[in-house]
Amino acid sequence: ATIGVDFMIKTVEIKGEKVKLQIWDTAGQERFRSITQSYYRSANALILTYDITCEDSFRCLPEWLREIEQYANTTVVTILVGNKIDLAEKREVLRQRAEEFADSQSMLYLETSAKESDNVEKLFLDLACKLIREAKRNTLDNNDTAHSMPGEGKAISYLGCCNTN
Ligand SMILES: Nc1nc2c(ncn2[C@@H]2O[C@H](COP(=O)(O)OP(=O)(O)OP(=O)(O)O)[C@@H](O)[C@H]2O)c(=O)[nH]1
Repeated sequence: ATIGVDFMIKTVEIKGEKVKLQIWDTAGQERFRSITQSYYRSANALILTYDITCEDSFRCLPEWLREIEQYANTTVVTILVGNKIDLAEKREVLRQRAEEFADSQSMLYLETSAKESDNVEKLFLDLACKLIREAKRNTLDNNDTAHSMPGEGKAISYLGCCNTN
């Protein structure tokens, strides 16, 4: 189990542009909550991961979304990830149900297997692609609006260049 917060760097390349992602893996356990909450504010993106073989982990998502709403930046990009697809025979949460939930909360959705590295690269590519697009859009918007701060009050849209599924 993660103790507090773990850090790692991953670099991906999108259309010739290198994107360096600094990934903060925050502990899920309640006893670390006061530490992990302080990391939300400066995050550009959040990967919210549940276990497709565990209904309880899916039911906890609204609680995590409340945390995000309370502590994260309003412009944060959020991806919901259903992990452990290598254990398909033990699946408890149907993909469609998770997709509908993600959609209702304006989150991207992806299913992965960390064990078999299935869709993990795609997850980081989709995320980087989305972040580049948001950053470019904010730059353009800010050129138009002299007094706005970078990233301030910008709605997140999931339509556009990145095919996420
Ligand atoms: N079969 C399978 N097991 C996995 C997969 N990903 C993680 N696990 C296992 O699930 C368990 C929990 O994984 P963790 O990475 O510790 O989960 P976590 O939610 O990050 O836990 P915290 O760090 O405490 O927040 C471990 O036994 C992992 O080996 C996966 O894709 N497939």
